[in-house]
Amino acid sequence: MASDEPVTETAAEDAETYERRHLEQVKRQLQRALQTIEQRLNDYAREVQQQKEYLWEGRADMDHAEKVSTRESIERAAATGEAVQERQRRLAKLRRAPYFGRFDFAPAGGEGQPVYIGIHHFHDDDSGEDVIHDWRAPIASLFYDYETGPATYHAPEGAVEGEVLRKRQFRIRDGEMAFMIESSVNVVDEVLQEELARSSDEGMRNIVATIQRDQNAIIRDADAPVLVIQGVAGSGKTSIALHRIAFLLYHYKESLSSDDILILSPNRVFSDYIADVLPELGEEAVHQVGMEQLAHELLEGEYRFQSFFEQTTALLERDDPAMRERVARKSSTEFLDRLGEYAGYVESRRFAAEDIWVARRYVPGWLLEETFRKHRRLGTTERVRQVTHEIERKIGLEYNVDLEPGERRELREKIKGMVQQSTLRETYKGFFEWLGEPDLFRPVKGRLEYADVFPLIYLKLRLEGMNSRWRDIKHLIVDEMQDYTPVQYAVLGRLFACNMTILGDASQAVNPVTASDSAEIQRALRGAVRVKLTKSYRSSYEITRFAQRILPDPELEALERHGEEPEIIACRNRKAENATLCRTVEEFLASDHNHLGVITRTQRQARQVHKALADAGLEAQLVDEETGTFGHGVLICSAHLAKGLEFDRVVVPMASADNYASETDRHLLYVACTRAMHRLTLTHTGAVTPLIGPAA
Ligand SMILES: Nc1ncnc2c1ncn2[C@@H]1O[C@H](COP(=O)(O)OP(=O)(O)OP(=O)(O)O)[C@@H](O)[C@H]1O
Repeated sequence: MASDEPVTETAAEDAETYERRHLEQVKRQLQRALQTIEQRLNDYAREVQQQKEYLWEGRADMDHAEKVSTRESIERAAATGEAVQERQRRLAKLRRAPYFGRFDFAPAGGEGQPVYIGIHHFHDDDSGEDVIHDWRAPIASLFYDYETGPATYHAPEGAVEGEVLRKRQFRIRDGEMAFMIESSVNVVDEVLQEELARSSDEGMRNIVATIQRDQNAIIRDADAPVLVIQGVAGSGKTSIALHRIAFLLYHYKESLSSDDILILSPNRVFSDYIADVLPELGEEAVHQVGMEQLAHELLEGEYRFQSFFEQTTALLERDDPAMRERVARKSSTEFLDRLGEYAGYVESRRFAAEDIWVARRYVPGWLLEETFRKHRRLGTTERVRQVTHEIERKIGLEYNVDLEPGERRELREKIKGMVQQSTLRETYKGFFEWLGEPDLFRPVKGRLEYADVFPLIYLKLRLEGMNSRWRDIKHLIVDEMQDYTPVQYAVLGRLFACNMTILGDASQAVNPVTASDSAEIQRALRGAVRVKLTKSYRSSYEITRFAQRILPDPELEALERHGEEPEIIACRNRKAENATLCRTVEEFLASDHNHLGVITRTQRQARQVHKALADAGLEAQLVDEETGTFGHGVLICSAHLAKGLEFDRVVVPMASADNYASETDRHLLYVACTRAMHRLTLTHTGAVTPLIGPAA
């Protein structure tokens, strides 16, 4: 029978023997805590049941107050029961993997104490010890930030200085220790290498055990109001943003809940891909919304418009220089500046103020104008009502008279008559006339081009203000920041007066016509702080080097995790190329990899590839704008929709000179190749694309 005495490390035994004994002890402690919880849950269930019976049986004799009080006590017991259940879930998870790291820290002048770090905190009531520390606790930052030697962490009471005496890392699965590493270096490479070499999961996984120092600094930055993260492909931007949410929810637990956080997500398949990270970290999932949905809501469903996906597809598949020019113009900072000027111009002419008489009292035009200006955040009807109300109050104060209902009506009509009425659409159309370029506005059969949607919303915000269900959001996350225009950032800045984490990679703009870089975003959002991540984790060294031949970035650091060289397979004709693709799929199906991505330049090509595989009897999921799940197996998608995703193996078909030719294509090819973790294959007929530069 195992002893319940605390285990202590003896000089005679080796570290691993000690850690195995310690693990068994922690598992016993967790088991006891779980039994206590089970007991408490049974007690709560019994209490709720008894109260319900009491209420039911005694309802005829109870007065109203007594019934209310009994119901309240049932609700209280049920709520406490739910909180206890949540704790039970956390402890059960800990029992499978209690911790992943340990370090011994000696505060200045004190003795070294072991600190174990896990995904959740665990306090053992029997021994009164903090057995496991949450990875987000202030002391846990030592694990990520320091090797052995002098170290400091920031507790709520101030900086704590001392020394890290030893550091160990563990992999514990299903309660068993798979390995332990005694390490003196910062989150040792070996464990990271192991993590990265694994096959992909059903969705994005948490990285708590191997967060790197530069990543940790971003995750724990609780002060920056707007943090703009520019990071190379696979540098962990999305992972970091999600871990940062988990950190902020922990750090500000009294004032921030998951309901206060919103992720602006590029598409539905990406939303699904990242959906499990926060629940894995013990937090509730947060709201996610796409730009189009946000636009629909803000325009109250009054306008029909093209989607971003349709715009990108049209830019890639149609040869229409005029459309390209329209989209490019509306994506420039200069366009935002001119739109801002125009909004000021419309606002200044919106109200033709004049002196008036009401109830034989004089009201000067300047007062009406000033009051009207003050309420620019309200819609027109509400604004007129508010101005009428304030002027009436001022008349009361100045002349000591109360207006009769008829006089009030007359005042309102006069004020309303001063407002230059036109619809939002007319006002927006007027902008292009004001610019002297009416051809820049081209709705098709009443449907707006996507490039017009956010400029229109910007005008609405400036001229009428807006009510949004998201107005109470306290933290906004914007992923794939390069895909949004300065106008979109201006809209976000006005709509969300809250902290933001914005992340992306200018090299991955699948639509360079509309791309923004971190400097432009910093200009559009006041108080923004920029940080950079240059180390790439996703792909093997060989794949990362290969992607650098397509789009070099002198700052990028490829991680030394080696794998097979990417293959470029020349095929005689399309039929032979399809046969090669089918062979690759079959090879993948026989491997222990979980995800194969076949990534094409356009959506039309994705459909062609899907058909070729279907004709060969091979099953694959074709991803389009509506796809809401990231399933496993073979996924076929365009580079646009592959952004943010990753696959064990990627095939890029049609990598020929005529298919990948332009600068836009260069970015698409780069996105496609950087989705691969372990293997990459390109196939082509005719000459291979010249966008792949020479090997270094
Ligand atoms: N510190 C880390 N430890 C383990 N894995 C990591 C770490 N950092 C990143 N990764 C892994 O690298 C991969 C890329 O991460 P992520 O998708 O967050 O990067 P990204 O910068 O958003 O990529 P992209 O812009 O190319 O879509 C993921 O598999 C992630 O788990």
